[in-house]
Amino acid sequence: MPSILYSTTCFIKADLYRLRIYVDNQNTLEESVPSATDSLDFTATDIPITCIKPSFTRLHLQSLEDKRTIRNIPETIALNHLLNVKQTTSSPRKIHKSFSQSLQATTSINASSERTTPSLEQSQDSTRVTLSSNNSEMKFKRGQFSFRRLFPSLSTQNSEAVLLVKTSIKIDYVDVSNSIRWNTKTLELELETEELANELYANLNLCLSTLTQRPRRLLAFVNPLSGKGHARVVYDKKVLPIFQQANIAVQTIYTDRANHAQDHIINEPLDEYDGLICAGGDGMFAELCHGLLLRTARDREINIDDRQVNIIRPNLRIGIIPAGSTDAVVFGTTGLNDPVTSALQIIAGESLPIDITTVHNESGFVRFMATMLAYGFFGDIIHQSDRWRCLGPLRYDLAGFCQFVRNTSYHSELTITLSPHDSARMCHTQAATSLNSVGGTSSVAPDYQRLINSSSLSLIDESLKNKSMDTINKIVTPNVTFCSRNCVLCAEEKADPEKVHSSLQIKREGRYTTVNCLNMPCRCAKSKYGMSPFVHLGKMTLGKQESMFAFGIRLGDGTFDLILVKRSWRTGFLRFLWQVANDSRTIEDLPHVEKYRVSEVLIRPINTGRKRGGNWSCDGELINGNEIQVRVHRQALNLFASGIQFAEHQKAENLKKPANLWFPCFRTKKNIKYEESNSF
Ligand SMILES: Nc1ncnc2c1ncn2[C@@H]1O[C@H](COP(=O)(O)OP(=O)(O)OP(=O)(O)O)[C@@H](O)[C@H]1O
Repeated sequence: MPSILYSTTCFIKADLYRLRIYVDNQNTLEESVPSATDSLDFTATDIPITCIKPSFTRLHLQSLEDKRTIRNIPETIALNHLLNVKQTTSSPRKIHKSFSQSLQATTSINASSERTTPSLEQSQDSTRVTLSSNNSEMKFKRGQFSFRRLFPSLSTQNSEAVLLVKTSIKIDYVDVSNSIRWNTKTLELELETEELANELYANLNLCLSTLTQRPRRLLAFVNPLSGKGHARVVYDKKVLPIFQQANIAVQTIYTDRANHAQDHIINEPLDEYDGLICAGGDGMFAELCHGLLLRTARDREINIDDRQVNIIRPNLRIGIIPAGSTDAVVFGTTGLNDPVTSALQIIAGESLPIDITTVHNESGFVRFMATMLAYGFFGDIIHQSDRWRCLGPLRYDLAGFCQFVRNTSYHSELTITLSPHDSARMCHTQAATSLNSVGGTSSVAPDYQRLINSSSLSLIDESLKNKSMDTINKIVTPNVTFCSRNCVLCAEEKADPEKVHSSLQIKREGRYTTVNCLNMPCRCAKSKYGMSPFVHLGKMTLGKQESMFAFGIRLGDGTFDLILVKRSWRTGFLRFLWQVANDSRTIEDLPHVEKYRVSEVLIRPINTGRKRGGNWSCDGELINGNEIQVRVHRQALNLFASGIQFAEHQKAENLKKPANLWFPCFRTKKNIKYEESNSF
């Protein structure tokens, strides 16, 4: 049962509404609304601050009109979606319309008009001079008000003079009716008296002051050259006004060189900020990510060159305003690359802790990786396209085509540390095999059996062999859940001690066209689901997170996906590319593709003869190394993002449209239209 903190009546576009502020004790946003009979005679009072639970407090609007007109008024607004509350004067026309049209009372207001002493005041939102009543006792009954009768001389002679009664409350809020693409909206509430308006204004501001997860001061870096060079316009015209609307102070730095943002974050004081923002693409995000993580490592005196280093999560969160050419991080964390949605998620203080991987070569630390590390095909594309910068974004398609025609593969050896979950699956698979040999029913996937035979198993938990077949069947069920908003899997994965097993190492060796480590699905306009749709980001609900950390449990997925594409004919590789572009959910079913969920991998190219090795790319940047070690760090970075609402996305029309392909010659008009819509 929701607890109602405050209740009053008001007019919205001339319709009478009951407005309630309530705490949703059941923590169910949509279903749980106050019953209509609970508090119609509720006395409005000041809300005790201790009763406000910021995450569960909502505004509820209930129409009290018999004939309900469709006004596009939201039924519920979550407190953390309120941007701003203003108390304003009602314009004479509005007052006249709303107050005269509704109820038909007949009492005259002449008596009260005599007691009123009008005075001149500066209007709150404009420079014009308005006339106000300083008599706070003055009350209007609906249908009794007549502006002309109250001030006959002023109303006719001076059309600019208005009666300043601050009975109007303007609420700017985040419209999440389309839960994928957020927007801002304004609601104007007219209250019957100035006293009631004052009270509502004070109570709403009190509620707003409890939103501690909301940032108040931000430092923003804008790369004016990002994408097609529109980042500055997008930031100045679309994003900055929203921050101003929400009373968030933003210090903006327009970068004038590469690494400007990273150097600033490492060297300048950041104590006064609640978060960092970048307007740009994945390269700008990488700068902020590196700046913040390296600074934290330096402050905590951590040796980042140590391959077994455990990085520490910085206190500040990072928000990304998408304005780049790929925007894979934003696609992976919000579901689309819309600057307004991202700005609103920053303002709402949404939190998404993500896994970050460290990349080391034989000499020490190389980079942090947030999205994808590639050896071979995709690294070669980055290498080639860097030489063709003059061709603009077309260079990626062209380099991709050339690389496809070359169909190069590289001999490599990989030492793979499987995730605890997959280690368990492997161990159980082996346990199941031994059970099968004495007459049990088989639940072993042939692929896993093949893998076991070709692997050097370093550790096998003996106790696992005693598990029942039921448990085994449950565990070997493939993990094919999208990581979405409030992902249960991310919250539970490590919390369940049953699943925290010793890690299992396996070795793979062969000729691979491409070796890819994916820390995020890497959705973008070119890939509908991303190369690895089911990789988890490390998200959990804030409430759960707090309680788990209180018990000292480190949560999150803490794994990434390793996708190996063995050497094949061009048609085989084209099939792989086609699935990456259109539907990669079953990509591991392709005969030459292997996919593992891992916590660490060591990739060692074996260069035989005079042949040159392949290129490495990490988050779109070229890196060097004779061997590369990639190791995941659970929830090492906190982003301002909500995670993807998969159910909503799947409903969305865009999902049904085919995604674009890697090569422009395969594009259809439909695909181009889909790309323009920008949602995944
Ligand atoms: N003023 C600047 N001049 C030149 N380079 C810059 C400047 N500011 C930032 N950079 C660098 O430009 C690189 C690319 O920027 P960014 O990622 O924002 O755009 P993009 O490459 O178009 O987008 P995406 O990475 O999503 O494809 C970054 O690695 C960053 O270090």
